[in-house]
Amino acid sequence: MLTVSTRHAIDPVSAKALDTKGLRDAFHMDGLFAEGQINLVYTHYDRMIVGGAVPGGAALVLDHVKECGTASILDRREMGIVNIGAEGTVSAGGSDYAMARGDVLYLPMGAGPVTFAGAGRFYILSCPAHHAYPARLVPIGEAKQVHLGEAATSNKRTIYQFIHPDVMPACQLVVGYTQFHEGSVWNTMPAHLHDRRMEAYLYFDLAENARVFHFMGEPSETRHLVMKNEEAVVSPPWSIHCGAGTGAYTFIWAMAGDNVDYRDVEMVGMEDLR
Ligand SMILES: O=C(O)C(=O)C[C@H](O)C(=O)CO
Ligand SMILES: [Zn+2]
Repeated sequence: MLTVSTRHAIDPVSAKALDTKGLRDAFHMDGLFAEGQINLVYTHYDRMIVGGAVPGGAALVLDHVKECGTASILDRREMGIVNIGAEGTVSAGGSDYAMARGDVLYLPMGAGPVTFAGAGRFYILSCPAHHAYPARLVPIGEAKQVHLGEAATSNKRTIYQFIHPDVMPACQLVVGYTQFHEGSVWNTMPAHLHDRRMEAYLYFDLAENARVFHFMGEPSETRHLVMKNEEAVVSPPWSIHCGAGTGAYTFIWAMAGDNVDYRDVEMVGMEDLR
């Protein structure tokens, strides 16, 4: 079964006035991963689609999505898929890709219907594309690593860049995930902004009772959302996006927009956060 919901783009003036439910309705995404279902959220932030596919006992096929206005979802889009579950297979464009936990798959524009099978829990990201680059399965050993933070500031972490210009070409999709060293809980702190790209975070590997307090908003108007395991949040281009966990977690970040330069960010000074 396929479900698709829509998130419209919210401006910073409107966002200031939202209460907890309003913020969650606008930015928070849950229920993406349900056995036997493909659940997508079509956002109007650079038209990024965020979703999940959990085939369980029977293969699931992702093909026509009315919101995209094309016969098949990848007719004018590219896609990144991250397996956060056990071994599974994704098939597209006449090829089968066996995906272990943590593997990332890039599928280009024109790859056709996408089939999900096996015990995988597949996180899906898709944005408009203008060129068909080669499909590629990227295991963690082929990702580029960036080491950031310190144990003393509880933010020592390794950023793994998969769909990234230093690893492989893509049109506008940039995808990777961030793992923490023991005891570090803060992601993306010091915080940053990137007006030329939206971003979406999926928090996973959380224990049942653990939560991530995710911070968003303009630096002078921050708000928080409390996130459980396998919940996602969309970050508008005007918003910071960072968080602290009450326990261990991993998060997948994905961006789309005007450029693919990961370093094209504006750092936010601690003195500017409110
Ligand atoms: O922990 C971090 O710092 C990140 O992973 C940052 C994200 O990758 C990001 O926000 C990229 O713009
Ligand atoms: Zn960012």
